[in-house]
Amino acid sequence: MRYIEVEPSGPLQGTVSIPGSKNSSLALLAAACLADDIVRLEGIPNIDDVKVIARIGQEIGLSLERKASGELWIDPRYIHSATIDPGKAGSYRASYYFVGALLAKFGRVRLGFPGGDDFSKRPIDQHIKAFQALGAKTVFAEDYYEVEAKELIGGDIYFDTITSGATINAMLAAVRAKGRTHLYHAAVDPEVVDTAAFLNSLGARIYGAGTDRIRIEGVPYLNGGFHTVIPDRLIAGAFLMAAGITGGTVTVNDVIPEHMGSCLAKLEECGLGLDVHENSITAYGGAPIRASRIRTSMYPGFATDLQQPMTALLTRAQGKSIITERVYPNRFNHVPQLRRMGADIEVRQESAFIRGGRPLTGGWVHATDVRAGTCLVLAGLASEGKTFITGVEHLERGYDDAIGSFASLGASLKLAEADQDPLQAAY
Ligand SMILES: CC(=O)N[C@H]1[C@@H](OP(=O)(O)OP(=O)(O)OC[C@H]2O[C@@H](n3ccc(=O)[nH]c3=O)[C@H](O)[C@@H]2O)O[C@H](CO)[C@@H](O)[C@@H]1O
Ligand SMILES: C=C(OP(=O)(O)O)C(=O)O
Repeated sequence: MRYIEVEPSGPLQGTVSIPGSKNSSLALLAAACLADDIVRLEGIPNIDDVKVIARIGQEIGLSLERKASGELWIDPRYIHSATIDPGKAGSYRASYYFVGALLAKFGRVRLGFPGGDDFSKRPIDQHIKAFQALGAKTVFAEDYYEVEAKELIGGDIYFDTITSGATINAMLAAVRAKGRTHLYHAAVDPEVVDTAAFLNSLGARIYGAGTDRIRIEGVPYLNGGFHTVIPDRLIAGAFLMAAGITGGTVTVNDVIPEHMGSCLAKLEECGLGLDVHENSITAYGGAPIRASRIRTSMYPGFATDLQQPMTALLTRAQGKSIITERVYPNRFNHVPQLRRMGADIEVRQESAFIRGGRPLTGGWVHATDVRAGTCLVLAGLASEGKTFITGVEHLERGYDDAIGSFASLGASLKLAEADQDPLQAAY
């Protein structure tokens, strides 16, 4: 059983370079299947979700090769199957993008239900609705679903809720559909814009990405090309919060500050000093952390993927904070772990009430998902005594080298291995 051992840290100091966005990378890798020639992607992180895509690729004839420069070369010309092993599809969330990406070329895609972080009900009804609007039929079996369309025909899609996943998936399906598609009530996330920019660079005709109304004119062919993935705004946000929780000074480099507006506004409200430049941000901790009220919402609101590290930060605030989770109302699996460390947090319905200032003590805790992992690392840095975090595989789904990056800022943490489940042994 692997775990991360985190020692209490003094103020973190230094600069960390932010890798490419996990969520954008997963969309771009699927989008590359739509091309008719080799695609080169720069900045794709070497995370476990990407490794699963490479394994799926081996089975369906999609080749992924990482060059010495770090670029990923993707050759979609020899894809021979649109049947994706349910186990692999179910080991990460964004496997659903293979439907949008392969449907036009193959007419039928079969894959397992999406996995990913298991913190809440995570429906795919809006994806299905979008495919149906383009003329597809879906069949659900016990451990897989199949989407079939002899021909995809453009149509009007009105999303019932704002979803980045379904917006991207509908865009993928519509790019090579016949005729014009309109997406209404579309998500405006940077990952949507990045995927559209990439596809347009290959010859797609997508207009309006980044607004809630997207128009796609279907094309019969996409070229190969080159694209650089956007930086991971969620990792960047967590490192800025690390400055706050340790009272240090952290600079995140290679970021797009415009993608982080709501996060930066909250950090300032909580008492962090910020220096924002064209592609770097420095956060200055050290001043007392102020309590805050946060409601997560879809972009450009405060991201649900940042509320876990933010919860850790607010345990250090003076006074009472409230975090209300509006995207995934039950996404509070990190809270029992923080309570185990001494935090005073109560969850009622979709809100966490945090009484800040109680000392945190280390011990064994479990990361139930990728952002819960970051939250516990931050809490561990601010604790008395060592913290041991199991569930490392969740962190590895989303972070290439979280330990190395924190260590480069002066944190003392390492990956370790125990013979038996230490959590079981400790309780
Ligand atoms: C791989 C990936 O990119 N994951 C991100 C993506 O997940 P994911 O693609 O699951 O999230 P969506 O943006 O689609 O979900 C947003 C909201 O829409 C709802 N919904 C979604 C689809 C659907 O068919 N029906 C429906 O009701 C969801 O329950 C949620 O309340 O966006 C989430 C919200 O920013 C992030 O937390 C995840 O990190
Ligand atoms: C929820 C997340 O990921 P996924 O959608 O891949 O489970 C996340 O990145 O926080």
